[in-house]
Amino acid sequence: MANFDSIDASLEGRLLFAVPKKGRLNQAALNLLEGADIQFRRENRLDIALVKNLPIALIFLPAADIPTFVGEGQVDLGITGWDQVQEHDAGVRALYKARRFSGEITPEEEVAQNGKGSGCETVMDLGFGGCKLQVQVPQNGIYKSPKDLVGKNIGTSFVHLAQKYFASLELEVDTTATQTDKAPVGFAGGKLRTKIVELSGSVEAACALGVADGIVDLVESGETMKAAGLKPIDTVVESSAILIKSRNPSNPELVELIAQRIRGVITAQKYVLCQYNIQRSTLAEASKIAPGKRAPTVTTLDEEGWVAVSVMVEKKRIAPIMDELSKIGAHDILVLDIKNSRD
Ligand SMILES: Nc1ncnc2c1ncn2[C@@H]1O[C@H](COP(=O)(O)OP(=O)(O)OP(=O)(O)O)[C@@H](O)[C@H]1O
Ligand SMILES: O=P(O)(O)OC[C@H]1O[C@H](OP(=O)(O)OP(=O)(O)O)[C@H](O)[C@@H]1O
Repeated sequence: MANFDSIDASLEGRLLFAVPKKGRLNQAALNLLEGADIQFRRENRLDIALVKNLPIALIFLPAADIPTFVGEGQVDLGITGWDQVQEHDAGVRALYKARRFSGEITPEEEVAQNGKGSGCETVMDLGFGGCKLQVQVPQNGIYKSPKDLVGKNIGTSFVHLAQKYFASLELEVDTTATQTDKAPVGFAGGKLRTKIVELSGSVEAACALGVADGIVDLVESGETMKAAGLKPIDTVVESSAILIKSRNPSNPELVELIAQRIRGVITAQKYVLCQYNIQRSTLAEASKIAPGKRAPTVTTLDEEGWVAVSVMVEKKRIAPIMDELSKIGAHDILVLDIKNSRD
């Protein structure tokens, strides 16, 4: 059993950084921390790890909870999915709407609260965890468009985004009433006709098991969806992993330092270094093919009329660029991995 008093004391003065404790974002987030030289040792089963070389404590949390901790300012920084931040934001707005309907806050207070947002600020896109939150229905079923699902049962883990999505769909479909504006979305007794069924996992099974007519769930390759006999009919949110910070982090300079280091790691992962030799007369043409991030580095070779060029190239474009460089007379083309970088 952890001693919470001593944990509390050891967190004193440290920047709190939330990291997904499991799931799709966990390993890529750990790789980023390693690349940014954030050194820590996580004790077995403990969800808090003190960083050895910086005044930071890592807090391992489910990706879905990270926007709440960061948004409320208990944690300074976090890695999570954009979808989770949007879900949190929709949840916070639904809560204010409910409070307004119960008379707890005025319409002006609701607008003011919404203006503040969920409290999470995006620092940067991390370039992994790409996926789409999609509305899905049985491949050979009767539902063809999202509007066909109005008034039906929808299974999802993203209840607030699903409520928001179907609330505006109902508004569109409904020519006579604007009930969703009069009642808090998703609130007991509210007027959302579509029933959002909250599921915490294996959402794809819901249609086959008769729990739902359609689902709202994440899709990347589409294999899970296909295997469950489902097809997408709309996209609610496109997502990827992001670094978020709270509105008033405890140590803004340290936040900036971490952001810079992570940016460097991402650039290093995205680019390779391409080196080649070419005749100076062809250099301008070669620079058009591979212009680099800023400009190629050119060094004179110990051979009349020849130069050596070193240039950063996006990893995904390297093969056709090598083909083209070779075609215009580049020789000894080498491609090297970049371990780290800084702008
Ligand atoms: N198939 C996927 N491909 C890429 N990214 C995904 C995929 N599924 C989920 N993600 C991203 O990872 C985040 C966490 O999803 P994940 O399913 O790993 O959650 P989890 O914390 O393991 O929770 P759960 O127990 O609900 O699975 C999602 O919010 C999304 O941003
Ligand atoms: O389009 P695909 O590449 O098949 O990926 C989609 C699946 O990935 C996620 O689940 P995950 O496998 O993380 O597990 P979970 O169902 O427990 O959340 C998501 O909820 C889908 O089920």
